[in-house]
Amino acid sequence: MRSSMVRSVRTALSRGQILRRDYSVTSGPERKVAVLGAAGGIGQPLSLLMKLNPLVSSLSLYDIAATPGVAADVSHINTRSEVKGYVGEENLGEALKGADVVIIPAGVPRKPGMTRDDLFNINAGIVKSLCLAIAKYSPNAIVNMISNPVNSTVPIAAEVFRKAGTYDEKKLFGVTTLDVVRAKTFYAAKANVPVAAVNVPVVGGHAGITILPLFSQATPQANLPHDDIVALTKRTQDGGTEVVEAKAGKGSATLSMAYAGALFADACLKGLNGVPDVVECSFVQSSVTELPFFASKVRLGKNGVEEVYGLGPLSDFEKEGLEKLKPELKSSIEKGIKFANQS
Ligand SMILES: NC(=O)c1ccc[n+]([C@@H]2O[C@H](COP(=O)([O-])OP(=O)(O)OC[C@H]3O[C@@H](n4cnc5c(N)ncnc54)[C@H](O)[C@@H]3O)[C@@H](O)[C@H]2O)c1
Ligand SMILES: O=C(O)C[C@H](O)C(=O)O
Repeated sequence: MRSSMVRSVRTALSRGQILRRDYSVTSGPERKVAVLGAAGGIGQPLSLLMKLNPLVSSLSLYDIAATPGVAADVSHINTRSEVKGYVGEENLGEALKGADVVIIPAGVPRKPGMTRDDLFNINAGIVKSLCLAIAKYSPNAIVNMISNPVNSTVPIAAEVFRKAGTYDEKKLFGVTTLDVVRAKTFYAAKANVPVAAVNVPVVGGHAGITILPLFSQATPQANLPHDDIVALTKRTQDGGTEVVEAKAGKGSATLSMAYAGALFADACLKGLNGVPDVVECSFVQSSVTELPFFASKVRLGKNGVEEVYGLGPLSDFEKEGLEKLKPELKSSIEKGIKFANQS
């Protein structure tokens, strides 16, 4: 039986019949995902990765320019989702209608020497206008905010939604998955453990010292010397800057971010579809600390956030990091709230 199967596969191969791999199409309910900023450095590979995701049935790609080309290109991939491209503000409503998940990588990236907060003046306005449209056209969607500075853009989104009467704190997420991706990679290399087996929670926010990896909770636990933990923490906090400097004026992380954004959106879709025990770190409305928004582990479900987990036991070094990050994170959150309310 087995040998005849092997024979028929060999025959098919020799005839050149097995040339393609079909992605799964038996993948759950209809789900529409919209990517806003889909023609950008993150937007394009993220659109590709969402096209490969069998949980997506409809993929809506929006940008202020160049989306028809990106959509035409991605749409030729033989996977489940139907792809539509939308360009220009007059088509934003159509792009958003019926979306279950909206991912926002729209906005300018850093150049060497800039902080994420230096992007505020341009990106705050972009995020605000996109969130006004989300409130109008897809008020029930889960929103994944990638645009920087995340520590401020998430509070801006919350205020815009609050003012529009559509705010659901369970459905707004700052995407901090790239910090977790980096912490796992750097830890695995230093601890000499298989990266696929590694888990590291990263809490706080998404800028410099507000990024706090909790290596004391990393698994598998390697009991690394304190100096190594200090160096790993700094590298994780400066991971974005490492890429910005290496790209030397040509933007910031796009490929690793697309991977991280696709992972997080996939987790949101799994949660919506009722898959149990989907847990990711994300910057959400929180009562874990005295700050109104904070990144920590959250359990995702049919309503978005089902549970925000506490920080767990921290090392003295992490406790110190936590106290140090609070003033900066507080002021970035307040800056976002103030912007949304005064403009
Ligand atoms: N959260 C994270 O971990 C993380 C990681 C990397 C980058 N980022 C941030 O993501 C953002 C995008 O980075 P990028 O490298 O893709 O930049 P990019 O310049 O390559 O692409 C941005 C895209 O946004 C589009 N855009 C601008 N205004 C828009 C609007 N009003 N509506 C829709 N689209 C609009 C542009 O046309 C462009 O295609 C930056 O703010 C960057 O700092 C966040
Ligand atoms: O560093 C940046 O400006 C982009 C992003 O926030 C990152 O962490 O790579």
